[in-house]
Parts: sequence; C-alpha cells; structure tokens
Amino acid sequence: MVTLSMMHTDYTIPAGWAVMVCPPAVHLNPKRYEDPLVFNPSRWEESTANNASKHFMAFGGGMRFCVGTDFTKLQMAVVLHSLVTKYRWVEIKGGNIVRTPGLHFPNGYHVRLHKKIY
Ligand code: HEM
Repeated sequence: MVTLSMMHTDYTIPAGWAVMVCPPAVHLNPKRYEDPLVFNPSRWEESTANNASKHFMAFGGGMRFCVGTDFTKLQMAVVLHSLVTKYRWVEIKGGNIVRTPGLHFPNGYHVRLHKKIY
C-alpha cells in the first residue's frame, strides 16, 4: 500500500493504492527472455537457478516458495515431452489468445490428439 503519492518513471502512484507484482508481465519481458512468446523449453537448458528471482517467480519466492517446484518441473518435462513426441495435435476450434496480461483462451482451445504410429 502506497502511503504517500509518489512518482515512478512517468507514472504517479496515488496514496492509498496497492502496488502488486504481475508475474506474467515479468515472464514475458523481451529484455530478459529472447522471443518470450515462442514455446521454447530449451531456453531453460542453461539455467542453473532453481530459486525465485525478480525475473522468475512462477513458484513464488521467499519463505512461501512452492515446495512442489522440483516435482512440478519433472512432471511437466515428462508429460509435455510425451504429448509432443508421441501424439499429433490437430486443432479443432478456438485458439484466440487474450493476454490481460495473464493468458486466457476466451473460447477455449480444442485439440484432438492422435497417437503417432511408428
Ligand atoms: C505448475 C504448478 C505449480 C505452480 C505454478 C505453483 C505455484 C506456487 C506459488 C506461486 C506458491 C507461493 C504461494 C504464496 O506465496 O503464498 C506455491 C506454494 C506452495 N506450493 Fe506450489 N505450485 C505448483 C505446484 C505445486 C505442487 C505439485 C505441489 C505439491 C506437490 C505444491 C505445493 C505447494 C505448497 C505446499 C506451497 C506452500 C508453501 C509454503 O507456504 O510454505 N505446488 N506454489
């Protein structure tokens, strides 16, 4: 909560306003992440940091840092890898993306998965 009106860059933050961090805006910062809108899991290959930083806060930070972080990353790697390599994806309908700045699919995004036959 801002107790006294203050200026930040060109913006005035009036007294009484709450200031919150917007993680999606942080995670889509092109100055920090190359082509942030591109699905590129390989971007994390060189990453050694496992904790929150001011540039990565998907799992919170500080003393409330998500205890499921490592489990979740492993699950996502296994499930996503399987979905992408073992199935063919066919779009059915939807797919409009709204960033507000959170990611929303207002009409849903329907796909049909076909198991690949080798
Ligand atoms: C994509 C998956 C996940 C995301 C994005 C996520 C995100 C978060 C975030 C942002 C917090 C911090 C909340 C706060 O600051 O109050 C949190 C806390 C927590 N998460 Fe997760 N989480 C995920 C998966 C999981 C899983 C799979 C588990 C358990 C197996 C888990 C267990 C917890 C617990 C217990 C806390 C509270 C930690 C504490 O307060 O000390 N999370 N998570």
